[in-house]
Amino acid sequence: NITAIFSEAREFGKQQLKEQIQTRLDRADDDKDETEGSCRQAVYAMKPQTPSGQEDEYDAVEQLETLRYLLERSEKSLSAIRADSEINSLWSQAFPSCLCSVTCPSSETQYRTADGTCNNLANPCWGKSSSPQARLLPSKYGDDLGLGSAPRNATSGQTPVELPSARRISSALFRDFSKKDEDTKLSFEVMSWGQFIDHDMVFTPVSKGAGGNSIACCVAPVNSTIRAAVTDRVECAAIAVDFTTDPHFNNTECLDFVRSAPTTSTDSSCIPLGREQMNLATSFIDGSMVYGATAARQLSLRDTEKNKGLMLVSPGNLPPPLETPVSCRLTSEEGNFCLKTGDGRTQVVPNLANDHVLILRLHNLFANQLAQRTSWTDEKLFQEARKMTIAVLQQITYAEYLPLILGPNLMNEYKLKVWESSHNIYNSAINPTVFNNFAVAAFRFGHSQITDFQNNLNNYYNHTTVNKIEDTFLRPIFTVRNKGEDLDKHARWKVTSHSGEAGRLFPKGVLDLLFLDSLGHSLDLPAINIQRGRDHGIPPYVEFRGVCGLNVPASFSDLTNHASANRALLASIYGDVADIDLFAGAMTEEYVPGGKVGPTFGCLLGIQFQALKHGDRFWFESSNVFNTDQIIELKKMTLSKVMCLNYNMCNLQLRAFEIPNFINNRPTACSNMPDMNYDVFK
Ligand code: HEM
Ligand SMILES: [Ca+2]
Repeated sequence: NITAIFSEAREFGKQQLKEQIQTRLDRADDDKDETEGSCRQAVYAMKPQTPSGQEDEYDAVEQLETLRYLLERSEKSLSAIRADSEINSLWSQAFPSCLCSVTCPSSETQYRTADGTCNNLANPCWGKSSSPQARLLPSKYGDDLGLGSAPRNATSGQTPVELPSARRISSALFRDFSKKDEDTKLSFEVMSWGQFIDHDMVFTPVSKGAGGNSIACCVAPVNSTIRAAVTDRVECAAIAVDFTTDPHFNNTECLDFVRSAPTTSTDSSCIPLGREQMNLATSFIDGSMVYGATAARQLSLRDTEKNKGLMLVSPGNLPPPLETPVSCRLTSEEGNFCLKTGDGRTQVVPNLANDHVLILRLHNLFANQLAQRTSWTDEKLFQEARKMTIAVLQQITYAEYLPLILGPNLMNEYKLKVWESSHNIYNSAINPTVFNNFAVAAFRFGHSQITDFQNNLNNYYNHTTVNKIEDTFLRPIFTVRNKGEDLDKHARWKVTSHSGEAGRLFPKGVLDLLFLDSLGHSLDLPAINIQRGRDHGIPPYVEFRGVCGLNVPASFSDLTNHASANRALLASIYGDVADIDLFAGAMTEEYVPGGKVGPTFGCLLGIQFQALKHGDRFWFESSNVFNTDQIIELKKMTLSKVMCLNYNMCNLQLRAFEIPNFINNRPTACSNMPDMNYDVFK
């Protein structure tokens, strides 16, 4: 009797959720943000941006547990359950919020919403913030039912064994500081911009403890200083460390890792397929990391009093201070404060905060220019300046950044080139929602471009202040001191120094020393990337080769996009080619021609950036967004010009993503770079 089983399942789901909430309450003391090692979560897993953040998570827990019970008791398969009309109707009564309930205004809106809704008028939730990430391939988790209660954790062969630890893989594959090199051509700003626009497209929240605090997954037992994994918390998937052989960590068995908060995604059946992950950002490149991804956040960032369409600033033209600062690393220097922007991760490293300030200032520059020329309302000025700023973000990303990463062939293949295409770019059949594989693996390729430093170059371009990256993590003082006086110097350093060489090797600053705290605890970023892929149930590398139309290797010798040394390394780590994690397999491929990623990530990035362009009704080149005269003016806003306008640079090369040289990327006076004619925007 299905009705009876369903009501048992429903009770079971409620009970499981209750227990999970109770555990979080019981462990509240372990989870205080001030506790050692919890810094990472305190900032990276920002307290829910929306009040509903935690409710969505709880709803998903309840749904997944209900489904688990149904699967176990009804002896039906998931597809049979999903096709069962009786269960379907019981399900939608029990969980009514399963479908997109947004209704859009009847007349076509002129401006983007803050949360991305109604970009696609037929599918108003496509690309919106606080919705599930999309899947290119079905999930592959470690639990028997495949619903995601355990991360992918076992090999695929006849007799599965545990996959190698993410830290072990990282040490064996990504670590060789003696060989780690700089990119000969690309400037550090390439890395920085990648991080900045990543935060425009995706922010995956992790589960949180009671009161929104971070969950501690590594704790030293009584009578020991060696931290070990907490085993009885479902939110944890700590990374195992063998401290007897680890090249760096000699006093812990455990690197903290909280699982991404579960959510569920549904089609017309309403019954989920399994655990999914949330995106708190809007998928579109729409400056949500600057403007906020909800209407409330956006409003709280605006200065509506001056009637000029401005964003709020604090002295020095910096973002305003965050009301609830992240205290765990905020040192007590006078004038220190955390920056409030559209995204919670702004203070992670100085290079990121630097780009945030740049674009915030650009918005205010545009707003002031428009205010001088028109008698528009604050609202209209804000929206028009925002629209122009977003156009600049899209243009810099597609015209300047992506060609250096993907090379000319993929730019063509995925129709990513700007200024050449027709006006019919928008295709309402394309769903722009960010793919899980993109967020958790493909676009993290940029982590290999990080370097060990976050330096400043003085006004005369002749003296560099050296800051080791591990001293700057989560330390806004590097950005805000003396009203932001170092911003210009940091920007100069970013465009004149080299980024790391993309590929297999990572710098010590993030491989051993990520978020180093005063107790000496730190994390490993590429290991986290691998673990996060498993947490999200991302299928192995070889399966993505398949969707990309590349050869699907059946043995290590089939890894034709790998150099033989990398092939041998992978074979020494993984027993079977089918087990290789997506991040590990794709990061070690040889570059596509003219690019900085291999064919697998090239394809996954190509698919995503194509969807973000052709699935965006407000794409800056589309008809009805800007007219031809306006596009001609916007085209002048190269990253170099934007930096000139907002930082004191004097002169810099025309292509900021490439190291200056005197042959074809000469340092040029800012005044020699054409400025926009704002009159055409009246
Ligand atoms: C110094 C620079 C950077 C630092 C310290 C940093 C650090 C981090 C950390 C700690 C995470 C969260 C990891 C997790 O818990 O799963 C993360 C996520 C991510 N990073 Fe970076 N990162 C940097 C630069 C970059 C760059 C250059 C790119 C791309 C070009 C990038 C792309 C991403 C992406 C796509 C995510 C996933 C975001 C999400 O789903 O919420 N990062 N990064
Ligand atoms: Ca966005």
